[in-house]
Amino acid sequence: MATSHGFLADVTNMFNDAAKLLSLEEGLAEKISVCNTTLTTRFGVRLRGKMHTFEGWRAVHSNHPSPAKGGIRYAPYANHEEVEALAALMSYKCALMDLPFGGSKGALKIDPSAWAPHELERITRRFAQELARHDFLSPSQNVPAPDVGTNEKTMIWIADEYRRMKSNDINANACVTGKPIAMGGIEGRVEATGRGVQYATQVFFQTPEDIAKTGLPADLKGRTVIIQGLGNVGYHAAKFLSQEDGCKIVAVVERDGSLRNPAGLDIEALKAHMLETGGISGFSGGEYDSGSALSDACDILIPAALESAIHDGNAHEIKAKLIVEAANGPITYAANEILRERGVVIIPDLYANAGGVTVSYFEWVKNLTHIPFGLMERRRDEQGNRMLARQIESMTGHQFPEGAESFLDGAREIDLVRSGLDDKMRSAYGEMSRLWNSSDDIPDLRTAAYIIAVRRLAEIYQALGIGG
Ligand SMILES: NC(=O)c1ccc[n+]([C@@H]2O[C@H](COP(=O)([O-])OP(=O)(O)OC[C@H]3O[C@@H](n4cnc5c(N)ncnc54)[C@H](O)[C@@H]3O)[C@@H](O)[C@H]2O)c1
Repeated sequence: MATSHGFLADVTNMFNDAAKLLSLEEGLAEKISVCNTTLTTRFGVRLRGKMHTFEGWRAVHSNHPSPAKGGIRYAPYANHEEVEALAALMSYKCALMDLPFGGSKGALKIDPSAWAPHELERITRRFAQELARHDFLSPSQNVPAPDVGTNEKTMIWIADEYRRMKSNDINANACVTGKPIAMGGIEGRVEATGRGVQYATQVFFQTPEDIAKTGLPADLKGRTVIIQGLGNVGYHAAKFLSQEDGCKIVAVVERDGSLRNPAGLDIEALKAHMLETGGISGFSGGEYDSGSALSDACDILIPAALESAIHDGNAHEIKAKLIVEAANGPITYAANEILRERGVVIIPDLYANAGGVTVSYFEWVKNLTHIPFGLMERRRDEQGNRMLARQIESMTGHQFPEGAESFLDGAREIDLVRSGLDDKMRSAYGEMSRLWNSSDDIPDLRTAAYIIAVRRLAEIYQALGIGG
């Protein structure tokens, strides 16, 4: 299994490659790249008749702007360095997507499958108390979301614990995103990261100068795809790309091996099999083996599991022409160089998996305004005009031309979320692509993404008087 060894150094190296192309004042690049604060907490929970000690972290890479935003991961391999690397990626991601958040990430060193739901609830509530007690959880300072090993349930336990602790905070529910709909969540958050991966892939295939660099046909329909990790992100990306864009998912790589089907795997059926059996082996709709299909022939490779999956030991063997980084940090710095030299185009994590935090932003705004999107829609009917369009405008910065709002008549919350996400993904891609194509000094989309992010962060630090 990939480890997080060197992950933080890889993120810093990628940052430095971009920062050196900008003329930043001395010391500012370092200030931006280092992690501000990391809380380490160890707490006890009495379970199964004995006291168990759990170790967790919450890193705030940057709290300019505030709140800091980023997921919480439950994994047995979680560690301090990994959390800081992931928090740094969150700062750059939010800056690239022009979201008003700093970057944060948290983790608990735990195998969630080893505990029953009621036990996980008690552990999570204790973790939430520790985070809140140290100001690493609050709607205005630090807002977690789901990541590997956590989900809507984890988020609502955290929100509920926080509400009990801060019963006079009317915005308490906005202390986490990714909540169930009935508890202040937003339609489309569960699918959002995979949906964003789909939109990122679509817009890439609609950009002729970029698609030309891969040598792939300009049509997304019929492209062969390999997905690593059929969890929340990988499953939704695979589902949407196969069902809506006509891609063929020719292989899935999971922790227990690989499944191949040259005619395309039935993703819904495979996911149902995984939920029932806990793995991909024994699925009748494909050929299983215990090895890895990561370097099989395909057009598009989507790593959606863990960091450092593609490293200098296997980067030479990758046959895909395009890699869409659905996971955070799935390609090491060394592998990135090898792939770039081999002409493989990479849509970087900062951008490709930003759908989750973008829709989290919509949820946070919805919680803070206390106005459900549907109510906005009715107000438009009563008061005349543009209420719904204004809400999208304020969320995304998109300006509707006069008259364009009429297509949103009768829009449901999910439509609003998807169109807002699509808009954000398109505008960020346009910026990255234009920059990449504007200069030979910018070797790839990743460097372009980092340049945009670092520039924005530098502006914030300079405006604050920190550096310049
Ligand atoms: N959930 C989100 O909204 C979100 C947002 C942005 C980025 N991400 C990133 O996407 C990645 C996946 O997150 P997720 O939320 O889908 O997690 P998840 O836990 O739902 O899914 C991870 C999947 O990867 C599989 N996996 C684990 N080890 C593997 C291995 N060695 N080889 C192949 N497969 C393996 C697991 O079995 C699981 O199916 C992570 O890097 C995460 O940080 C997630």
